Amino acid sequence: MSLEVAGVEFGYRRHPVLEGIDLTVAEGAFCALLGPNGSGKSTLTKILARILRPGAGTVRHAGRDLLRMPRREHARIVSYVPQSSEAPFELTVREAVLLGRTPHIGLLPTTHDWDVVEAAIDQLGLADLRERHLSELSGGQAQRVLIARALAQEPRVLLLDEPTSALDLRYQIETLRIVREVTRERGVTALIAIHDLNHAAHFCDQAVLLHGGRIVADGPPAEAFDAATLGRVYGLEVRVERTGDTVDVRPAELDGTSGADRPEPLPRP
Ligand SMILES: Nc1ncnc2c1ncn2[C@@H]1O[C@H](COP(=O)(O)OP(=O)(O)OP(=O)(O)O)[C@@H](O)[C@H]1O
Repeated sequence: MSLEVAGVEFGYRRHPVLEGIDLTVAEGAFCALLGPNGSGKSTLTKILARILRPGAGTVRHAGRDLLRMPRREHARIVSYVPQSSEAPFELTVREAVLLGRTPHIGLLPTTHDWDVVEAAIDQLGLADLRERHLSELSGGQAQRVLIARALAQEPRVLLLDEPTSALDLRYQIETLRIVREVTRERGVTALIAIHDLNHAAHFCDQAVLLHGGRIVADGPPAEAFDAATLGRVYGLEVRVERTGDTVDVRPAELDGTSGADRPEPLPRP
């Protein structure tokens, strides 16, 4: 039941943004999409969420064409946490999370639907806020509501576009831990666009590095994070330290070793 992206191309008004994207994420794997600003992470996530339609290529889950199946069916398989919310502000937290059940609900939500909603609210630490209106939440609290909504959808594929950008350190780590648990315990395949290389290395099984709309590295973080490649992609000298399976990435400037081998920036394809 892996997610398979093959030959995906996309451009905004003919300006190419993604080219030749081939990517496989195994069932139950947690995959980080990394790369500099503008490298195409959000665009790829939006294609998988069917917000954008690629000019070429296929996206399959368990062999089925995700881009051509009926939308309701797609919504039972894929849930998506956008960078920011478009949810109506007059909704309460419970009502907003219940929206995640839409692809599963017949006429009215059942007891099971409400149980799933309450579990997602508890999981994201929102129990005390469940009757609050979205307009009364902080940015980070609202971001946690979006994640709870996506979990309440009970997807097979969970897509997250920089979901931790507004979260404080505790909730950044908790969110990543929750997503990892969901992949481990429910076999959900998760893809997260994220900037923090060390968080990706710690929590994710697979790291995919984008540069100028192409994949330049793909593998377990300890293999994909190579100082020369990262340095060229980000245009910044970095140090990569490996200890067993763990890997730690630091800008050289922070440990006082900057200037030893300044990288040539990677030309945009
Ligand atoms: N609506 C749009 N119209 C035209 N160009 C766009 C649009 N959205 C994004 N782009 C361009 O597409 C490219 C990829 O953008 P995308 O948002 O996918 O990058 P990203 O890797 O997610 O960046 P970030 O880390 O800043 O979120 C960029 O060059 C961006 O300027």
